[in-house]
Amino acid sequence: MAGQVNPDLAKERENASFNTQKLTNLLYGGAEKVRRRRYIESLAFSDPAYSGDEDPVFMSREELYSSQLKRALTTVQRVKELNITEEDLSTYRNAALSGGMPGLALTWIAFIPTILQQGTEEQKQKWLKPAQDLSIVGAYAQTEMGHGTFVRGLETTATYDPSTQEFVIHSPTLTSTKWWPGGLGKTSNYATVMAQLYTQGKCYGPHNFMVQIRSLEDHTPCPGVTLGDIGPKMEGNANDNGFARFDHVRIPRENMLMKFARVEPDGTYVQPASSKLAYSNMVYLRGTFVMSAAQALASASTIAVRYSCVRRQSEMKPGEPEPQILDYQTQQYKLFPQLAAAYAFWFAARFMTQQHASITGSMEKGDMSGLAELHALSAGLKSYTTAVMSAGIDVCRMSCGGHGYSHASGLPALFSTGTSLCTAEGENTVMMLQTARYLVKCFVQSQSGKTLSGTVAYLSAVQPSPVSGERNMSDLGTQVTAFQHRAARMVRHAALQMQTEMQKGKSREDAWNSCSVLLIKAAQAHVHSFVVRNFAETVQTVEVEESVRAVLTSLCQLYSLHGITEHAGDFLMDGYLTGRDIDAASSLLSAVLAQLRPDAVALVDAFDLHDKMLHSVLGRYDGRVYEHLYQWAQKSPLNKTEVHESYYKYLQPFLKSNRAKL
Ligand SMILES: CCCCCCCCCCCCCCCCCCCCCC(=O)SCCNC(=O)CCNC(=O)[C@H](O)C(C)(C)COP(=O)(O)OP(=O)(O)OC[C@H]1O[C@@H](n2cnc3c(N)ncnc32)[C@H](O)[C@@H]1OP(=O)(O)O
Ligand SMILES: Cc1cc2nc3c(=O)[nH]c(=O)nc-3n(C[C@H](O)[C@H](O)[C@H](O)COP(=O)(O)OP(=O)(O)OC[C@H]3O[C@@H](n4cnc5c(N)ncnc54)[C@H](O)[C@@H]3O)c2cc1C
Repeated sequence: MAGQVNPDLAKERENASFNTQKLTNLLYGGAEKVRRRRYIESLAFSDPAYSGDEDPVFMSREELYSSQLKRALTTVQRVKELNITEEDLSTYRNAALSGGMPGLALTWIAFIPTILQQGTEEQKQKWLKPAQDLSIVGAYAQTEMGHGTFVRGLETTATYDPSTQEFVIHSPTLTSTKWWPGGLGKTSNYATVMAQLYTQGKCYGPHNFMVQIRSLEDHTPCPGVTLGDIGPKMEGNANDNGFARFDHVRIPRENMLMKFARVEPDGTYVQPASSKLAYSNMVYLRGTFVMSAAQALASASTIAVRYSCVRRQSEMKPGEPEPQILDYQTQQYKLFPQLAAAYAFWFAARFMTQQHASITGSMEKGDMSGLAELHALSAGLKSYTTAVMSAGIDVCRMSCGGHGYSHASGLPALFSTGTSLCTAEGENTVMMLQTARYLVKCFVQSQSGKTLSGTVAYLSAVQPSPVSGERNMSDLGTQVTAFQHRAARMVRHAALQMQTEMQKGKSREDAWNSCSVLLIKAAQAHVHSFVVRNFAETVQTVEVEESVRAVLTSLCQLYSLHGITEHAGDFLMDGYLTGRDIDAASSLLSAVLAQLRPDAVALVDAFDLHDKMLHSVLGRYDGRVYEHLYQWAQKSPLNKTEVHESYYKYLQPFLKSNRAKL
């Protein structure tokens, strides 16, 4: 019946052990913030300018590009009309553009942050306002056809000419063609271009330059610039990821982003405090991916958990009604770890944001001591959370059976969008190796007696020797220590293995490569341990009602026990945990699955993701899946006519000629 909530879902909500709203308040930083967020979202959801477009999955690439561009421009207009503040901006934009990210959005995601991170005060004055008002539209053009990961290997050159006080931007080879930047293909008229800086005959490595690429009058490419779209991708096809080639394009000296490094009018190069400051915008963006990973996994678990309460299948006990599929323990084992990881990553993202603000604050004052840790933490967390998210969304998809494979579920698009975060902004393996590099360095320092601090402090505190005796595996403190022990042992093992390889005569680089699988695993264990510890500390210290703390504690237990049982070998390796401990962890895990079962729907509801953000027939808040599945299928372009034109073109003549032969 219209308007009613599916009775199974309604019952789940009635039976929850805690107040969903209180948990939502905790996630979003307070009741007022939740109210504000909902209000801002409602402005977009109720705006007729954003409704009316058909479902993006039924659109062609060109329709998708145009419709999302139109939407994005509408948001700019509405932001002014509605006086949307800086604080509410991303909430409003996400709600208005939830059907897919247009190329224009890279101005907000990457172009403006690069000006902010890399520009001098003067440069910010010059470009920020036009970029914010969209009188210029920008891309972040770093990756080339031949190099993405290895930034030092980029081939585009920026050669300083002191006679005119200009840089000459040039693409010397085919592989130096800028390839991938979002919004570069058709939308942008400016780009920050990463290029090898040459001055006074010397190369100083990659630096950022502001380059106008299209006419502000008619949008045609500027002289010497060749531009285009790189073609359709797995997802994100509203975005015109593009290519660019530069043929000796001249830009003023002032267009080098000079917050850190500088080139004087006579061509003298002035060193930055660290050459890696040219990468600060990447560090910032990676940090933001942790929250994107949490939100994507929250969306997938919301869809799959709600659907698993609506869906009834098979027979558990002969003669009894078919059970909700969430009552199968195996279904809980698939979904609850994804749900728990979404919470864990949400809290990790919060930590990341605070760390970024605090360390960059110190760096502004000239203290560069936190730079290495910030880089290692953001690279590792980005890599770990996006990898778990990508795999987790697919688990959620498969847990929805056949309907999960349909675009109606929203899960295929969520997966193919989410998985791009494993590659973009630093490929995950490479990022994890950066974290490993930092960990090995810290390990060596701790060996020589240095006390470590921050997220690696435990490396010097944890004893490598096995601890004997019975453990209470349900204790969060015990679990956290076990994770730290595992990480410390693996870091130590990888570092010592490297030393052994070098003692056998290998160069440091060869030893690194031959140990890189160990190194990756050690770095993953480190990040995993950090996420568990941060989750445990959050649930133990946060000010919240006891019923909410209780359910979060179970969720944290689940996240950590799941990690221990899935990686049992790592914990058993040196006898730190025993077979009995692992058995105890497995039994506890089964008990926690059952304990969380009645709260599963309330836990996903607490993410407070509106149906218009989820884009999922299966994940609807009202659970009225079947009638909407039927309605959704009616929109398939193949259903526009009763008999498709291909019948007359191909099938009818074929059938006729076949029949004639009979
Ligand atoms: C609300 C709910 C909703 C529902 C939710 C639904 C949600 C849906 C979810 C989906 C949301 C959709 C959103 C889509 C957004 C897409 C946007 C896409 C944007 C993508 C943009 C891009 O994709 S843009 C290109 C990025 N491209 C890279 O990212 C290159 C990586 N490559 C490097 O980054 C360097 O190449 C690499 C490797 C470091 C080596 O750099 P290198 O060779 O220079 O350095 P070395 O390795 O030699 O290291 C030498 C020493 O430098 C140290 N060091 C290195 N880096 C450092 C640094 N940054 N800071 C400090 N230190 C650093 C290192 O630690 C060493 O330190 P030491 O010597 O002390 O050990
Ligand atoms: C959706 C999307 C949006 C993007 N948007 C932008 C953008 O706006 N601007 C922009 O400039 N770029 C953008 N990119 C490009 C992106 O940043 C790069 O694709 C990414 O940095 C990876 O580089 P690559 O493609 O060269 O991969 P490669 O480095 O060629 O990686 C291929 C494989 O080689 C391995 N590998 C490479 N180096 C090492 C190593 N040192 N050790 C071990 N293994 C290694 C990797 O792990 C990987 O398995 C985007 C990409 C995507 C997918």
